[in-house]
Amino acid sequence: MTTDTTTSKDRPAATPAGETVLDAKGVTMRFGGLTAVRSVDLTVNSGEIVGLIGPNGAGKTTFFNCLTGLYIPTEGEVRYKGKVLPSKSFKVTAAGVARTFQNIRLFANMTVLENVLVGRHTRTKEGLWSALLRGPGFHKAEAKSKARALELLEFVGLAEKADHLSRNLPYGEQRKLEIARALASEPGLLLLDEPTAGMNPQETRATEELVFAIRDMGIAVLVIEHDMRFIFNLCDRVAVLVQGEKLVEGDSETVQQDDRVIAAYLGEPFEGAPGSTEADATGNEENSR
Ligand SMILES: Nc1ncnc2c1ncn2[C@@H]1O[C@H](COP(=O)(O)OP(=O)(O)OP(=O)(O)O)[C@@H](O)[C@H]1O
Repeated sequence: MTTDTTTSKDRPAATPAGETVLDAKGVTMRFGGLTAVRSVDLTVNSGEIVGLIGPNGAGKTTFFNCLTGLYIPTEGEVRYKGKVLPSKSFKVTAAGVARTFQNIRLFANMTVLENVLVGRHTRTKEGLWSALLRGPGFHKAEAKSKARALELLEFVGLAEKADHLSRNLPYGEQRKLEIARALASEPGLLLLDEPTAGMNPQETRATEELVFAIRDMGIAVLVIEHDMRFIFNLCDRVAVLVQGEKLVEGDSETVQQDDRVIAAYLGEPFEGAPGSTEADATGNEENSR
């Protein structure tokens, strides 16, 4: 992996340090009677790596889907660099927010390089006629995209496998390829959904280094992960979701020392647990009958 951070005029300028990149306010997502995410506020600032953790079913992926236009939140607002994000995922990507998925979504029968080139489509300006006529503008743009895609493959350590079919890559490398494809859209914010799922400890450590290098390129990162060592090593700030609500937010030390977080993971009751008021209310109602 290299940490080449060469800039190009096509890439968005890095956001000034400390500026709010993502600002989610009061995000709520209901599916019928189920509230998967309840009034969650979260910010990510430039230069930050923020972790989103929580037990299974806590609403982490649903929250990601609300941030990236896959779901339109029932309530709340999501801003990227001050502007409300559009409600279509390709427009969110074009605005500067890229993501990877919990279940890898590569084009299995395309090469590694082609997969990254697909990720560049929001950044190529060549129109339909140019592509059909294959004029000089098209060839120039194509060469530029290819050069950038190869640069990104070098960055994630897959340059030598550019011509391999993506389906033939080992699992850990497929996850890296997903990251390279997301980076190809030149985001200012990268959302990673369980980037180390299925990786061995060595691959997980390498992914940690990769995420640090992405942050050093000027891209803010929001990451969902169940591997706590990975999260606490990596993140400047960690938010904990429990039953769709944000229970705690703070630096790694604060979160690790919070007994409520441990109780939530163990499924043990604790005072003020999300959903407990409703449970109490139901219980009281029953008791009063
Ligand atoms: N499209 C949907 N329709 C109905 N319910 C959904 C939908 N998507 C998610 N849910 C429900 O919302 C809740 C939160 O799910 P979500 O996948 O966001 O949790 P998570 O924290 O990402 O879990 P995990 O760590 O297991 O991936 C769960 O109860 C889930 O069953």
